[in-house]
Amino acid sequence: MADDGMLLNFSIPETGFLNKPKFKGGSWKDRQSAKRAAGHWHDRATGRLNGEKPTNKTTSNPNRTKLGERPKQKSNSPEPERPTERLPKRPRVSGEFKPAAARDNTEQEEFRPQSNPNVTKSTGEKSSGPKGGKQIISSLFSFNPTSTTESLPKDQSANDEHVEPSNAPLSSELETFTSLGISPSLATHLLNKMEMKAPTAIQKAAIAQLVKDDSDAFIQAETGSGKTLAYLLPIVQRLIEISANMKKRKVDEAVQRNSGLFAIILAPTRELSKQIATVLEKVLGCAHWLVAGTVIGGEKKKSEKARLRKGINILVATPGRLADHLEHTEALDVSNVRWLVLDEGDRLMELGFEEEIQKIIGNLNLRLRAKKEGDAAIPGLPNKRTTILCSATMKMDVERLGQISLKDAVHIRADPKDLDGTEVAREEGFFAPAQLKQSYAVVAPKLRLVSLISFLKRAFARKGSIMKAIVFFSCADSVDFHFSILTSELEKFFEGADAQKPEATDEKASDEASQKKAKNGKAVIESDPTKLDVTHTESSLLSPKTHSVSAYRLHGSLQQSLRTSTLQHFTKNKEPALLLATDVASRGLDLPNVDLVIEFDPAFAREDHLHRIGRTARAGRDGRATIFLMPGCEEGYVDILKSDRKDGEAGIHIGRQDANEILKKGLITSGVTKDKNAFMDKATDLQLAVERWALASPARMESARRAYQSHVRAYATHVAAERGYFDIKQLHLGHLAKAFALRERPSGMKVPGLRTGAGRDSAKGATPRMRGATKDGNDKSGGKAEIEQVDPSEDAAKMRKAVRAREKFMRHAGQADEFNLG
Ligand SMILES: Nc1ncnc2c1ncn2[C@@H]1O[C@H](COP(=O)(O)OP(=O)(O)OP(=O)(O)O)[C@@H](O)[C@H]1O
Repeated sequence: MADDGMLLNFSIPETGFLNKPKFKGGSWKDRQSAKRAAGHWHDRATGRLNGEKPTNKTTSNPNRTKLGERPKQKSNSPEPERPTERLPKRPRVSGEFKPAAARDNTEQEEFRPQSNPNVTKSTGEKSSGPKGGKQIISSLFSFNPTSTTESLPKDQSANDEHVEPSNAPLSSELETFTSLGISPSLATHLLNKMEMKAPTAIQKAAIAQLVKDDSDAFIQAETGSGKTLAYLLPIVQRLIEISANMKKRKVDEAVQRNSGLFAIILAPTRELSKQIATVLEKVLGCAHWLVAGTVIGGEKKKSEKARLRKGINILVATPGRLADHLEHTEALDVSNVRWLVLDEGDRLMELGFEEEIQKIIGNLNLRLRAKKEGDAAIPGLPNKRTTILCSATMKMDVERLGQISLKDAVHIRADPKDLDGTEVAREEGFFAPAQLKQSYAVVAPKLRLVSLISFLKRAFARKGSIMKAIVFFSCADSVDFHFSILTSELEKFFEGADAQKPEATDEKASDEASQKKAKNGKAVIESDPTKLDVTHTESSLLSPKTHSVSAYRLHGSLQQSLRTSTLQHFTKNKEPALLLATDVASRGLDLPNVDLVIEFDPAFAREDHLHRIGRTARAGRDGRATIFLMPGCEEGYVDILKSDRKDGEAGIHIGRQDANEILKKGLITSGVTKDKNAFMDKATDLQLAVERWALASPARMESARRAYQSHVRAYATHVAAERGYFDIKQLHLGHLAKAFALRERPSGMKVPGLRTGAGRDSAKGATPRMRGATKDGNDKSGGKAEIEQVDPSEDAAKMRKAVRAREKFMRHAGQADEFNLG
């Protein structure tokens, strides 16, 4: 064609003619897949898939890191690649906050489809993301449920008036151990060696009664009020007197180890038995001729038998093991037993020890009668046996235990007059110590994890303000998962950190990578949630620059020896320390210097709640307790917390905190910031770092999924009376998954060893049942308990029945309130 001199006045665009078409009509999904297909061909045409630099503005900055931004797309990043298209927005809810970092194209819930997010295109390296092709990265601050208690007063625990402690030693000079009938030598020993000057109110009541009277007794008093010494001191005093009498009469030598077994103390767990034995040993420091011993299992029966043969005067035992010895150990002569103590009576019943206790009592009665008919008893030894039942709570099952063990028992409680008038209201029932400052935190499910970390960061920020804290979880898997986060090197997973690189997948390399020498010379061991042998290490996440904070974990799936050594280490640690635990740590344990208890998962029943918070504010010391509740029906539980006193709201102040305050206090550490919402960015960064940390390792992802599933199942098992507050049907499973660092749909989760749930529906009916659990909280198989889950398709009635069956099973199988799931 001849050149006619005409110039065409348009230029060819850089990207060629293949501009992305706009799609209209059809469903959202259709438009989305059409866009994706077009994007694919568009990318091919522009050479992007061949490694050429993208020219399109949308992809020029793929490194948003805050929510709604793209993280730096390093070539070996574990983050799955995301599509570049702007996704359709969900309608904004009026008044909803949009964090600065999220004010571009990806607020609220993003569904990010991609063909296989487990393999990043650039490197082909594996990440541990959800199978099934979808990641849900939702904004932390959008679509959260609103609180129903927002207008109530905030936490005023800091400026609360001083409240007189209700479980402290009595302050009047007239109140001494000797005035109650304790010998001067024992009283001096208590003062000099155990720093105990005066009795507590319950000790005053119990000692006065038990040193002079042989009636059976039921001792009931609040946590941390010194019940252990309330029954130990009178027994030791009586034995000292018998011994002194024998010496005086010169009939015989004083009491010694082979004079016979005079007292048995039964406790529900090995931990508690050991603790009682330790206190007893200390008391016996002034009566060294009396010998104490334990039979609690966990060691060879042969060594226990040998100890029994050598002679023990006061025996601390778990019911199962004692019943066994009574049957099989000839050397165990119980004909001189004149005191039987059943400590933590309600727990003994919950753990299903009724049968063993009946057997033991039957045996003791038989031998006592035989002895009476036979040769003369030790001079001064009472003719009848005194049985003492000891419990902080007065549940139906304690009454039942009373029926089988006590006869014409005296009910021993603290005299209200000794309690400085806090008191009349406390006369009945079971209450928390008056000086304990309680609060509740209303935290939406998505914000739970970041709020917990923030809360702990704040608590441990200043050395000395909180020395020791305990966080309670509903299940062992959740303890493991949170322990591994708190002890991880999370800083590597924040925006811009080098270590967004996926970690070496082979075990040795990853072990080497995670075991580094810290500056202070202490080994920092990033805990692998699947390895149960690491139970304490430094928490770099919680340790401020000025001091280090150690994290510990404790639950029933750990081996007994590990549980014991962990508790010992935590007890002896003089530096700030945090214990993550299930209810295995809630009863009777006397851990020194615990300033703070956090119930991250509320207890399954109010009594358990009181035992948990009773780990702090002991023997007159101060303490704080905070329970995490989710907005909605859970907030109604505050009324139950307040009913801690008879006069309800008027009598008890429970401060309120919300997630925003917790995040601000915990995450904004550098004074004043102009941006009111800076804490949201910080929280988002933290959340994303945890999600990346989890995604970088299959073991962590599995741990997250297990923790999530076990948590949901445990949630379904609150006692019937409180299920209205903890209603599994109201639980937002998707939001909750975020608090377990999960980016996948609950329905798609597959956890080895657990049957696949069907998301929300399955959770409704989730009814775990454990097999192989023993009364000591261990799993017979040595591993973790097996779980049976009710089919999601079962109807509600069937599910409820299954929940009831589980409760019954737990009562009998010895796991009344702990889930060692998965
Ligand atoms: N008279 C006393 N003076 C000072 N401290 C005491 C006194 N009696 C007990 N204590 C201390 O009080 C703490 C709590 O005692 P103990 O464990 O016996 O309480 P408890 O009532 O059994 O609690 P729980 O119901 O939680 O088992 C212990 O640390 C103990 O040493």
